[in-house]
Amino acid sequence: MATPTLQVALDLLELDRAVEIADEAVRGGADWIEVGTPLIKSEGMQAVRTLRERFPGHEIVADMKIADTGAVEVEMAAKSGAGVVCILADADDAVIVEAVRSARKYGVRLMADLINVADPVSRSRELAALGVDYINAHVGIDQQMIGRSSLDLLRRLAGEVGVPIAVAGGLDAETASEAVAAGASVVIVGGNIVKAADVTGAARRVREAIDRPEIRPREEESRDAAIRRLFEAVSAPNVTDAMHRKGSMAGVVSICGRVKAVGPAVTVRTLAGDWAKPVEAIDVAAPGDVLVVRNEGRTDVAPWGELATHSAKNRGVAGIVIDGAVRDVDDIREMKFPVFATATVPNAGDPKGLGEINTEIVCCGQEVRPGDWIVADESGVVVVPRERAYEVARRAMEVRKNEERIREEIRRGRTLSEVSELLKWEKRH
Ligand SMILES: O=C([C@H](O)CO)[C@H](O)[C@H](O)COP(=O)(O)O
Repeated sequence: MATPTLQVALDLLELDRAVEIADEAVRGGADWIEVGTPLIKSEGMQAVRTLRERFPGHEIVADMKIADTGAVEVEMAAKSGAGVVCILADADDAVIVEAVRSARKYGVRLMADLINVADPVSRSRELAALGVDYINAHVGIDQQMIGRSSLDLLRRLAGEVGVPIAVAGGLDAETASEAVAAGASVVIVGGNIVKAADVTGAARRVREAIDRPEIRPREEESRDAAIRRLFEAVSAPNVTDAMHRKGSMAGVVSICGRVKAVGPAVTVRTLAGDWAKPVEAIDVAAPGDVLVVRNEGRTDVAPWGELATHSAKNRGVAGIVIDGAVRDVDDIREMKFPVFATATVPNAGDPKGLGEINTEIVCCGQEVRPGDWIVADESGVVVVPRERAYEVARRAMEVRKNEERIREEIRRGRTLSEVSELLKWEKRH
């Protein structure tokens, strides 16, 4: 079998950054350079021309995701210097046929992208019969965030299609290796190379994995375990960024400085600092849960203190968030237990049993339901609706990865405004 091709997908908005990153990826072993769809939308065919000029020895792939006017769009990309042009597999056959004619006329190859195709095996056969050169088993970035896997799609196609198969969608060194073992001829990697601080190193790791493919037994991970692993690896700001800046509680701070709490919420509503329900909630909580307490927003009386903290810690509770005050701050700090509150005050309320456990509450301006995920660190507390927890955790990890490359470019001397091209991307009114 021929050595599989490594295609780096430049899913960026700025051409200068794309050229720099392409250069680093090529040094790490990338063969083909994909002008990603976001780059094409941002910079047009100029991106294809520039990369063609700058990398004369490498194939340039134009990820046009063609849906209509197949001939014209293939012609544009071909004349700009692309050697491979991408079309949507679910485009009408009329579009595919025209694109194939144009590709033959201009001497380029067509790659059909299976994103969102209902019956990928039969559609791939049809596309091969129509003259498409490559089938791309692609799971798009938004689809990845809800748990779809490009490797699953690839495995459905292996041995079923008469043309070479490319694969794309969230691949890294480990999954690239599995992709080759499953029959991929072209391995397409975007974020896990182009968002890395060390692009050359990331590309090299994928290159080595492709050249020496192996399948390592993978440990099954439950959804909840994946959510926890991802939230533990990101910050509360990463999480709110992933939610379009939503979800942050207002006015609540960490009492113990640099601590972090991640877990599903056990909610508590109490009144007048009554500490019965918050303390009973410790027994209701499972290890790893976070208690979220609303004390009517009152800061003159504390429903939580040192003994409750001690008990929660013993029980394995991951932390507590209080819309209200806490006391015994010195003892709590010694325990380094994640306590987040809006105030501190010495006096407690009385344990009369007012309030309720595990009902919907509003805490520091955010609605919290039992089981919603809480991510709290020194920057504050974010609530993630339980039904979106996996998706938001995946997106927060992408935010974190994206910042790695931006941080590296600032380290090299650019300003944040330059890296983000802020002036160009200001909203026009
Ligand atoms: O085609 C892509 C996507 O639709 C955005 O245009 C990506 O290039 C492709 O998914 C590869 O990128 P990663 O999934 O980040 O590896």
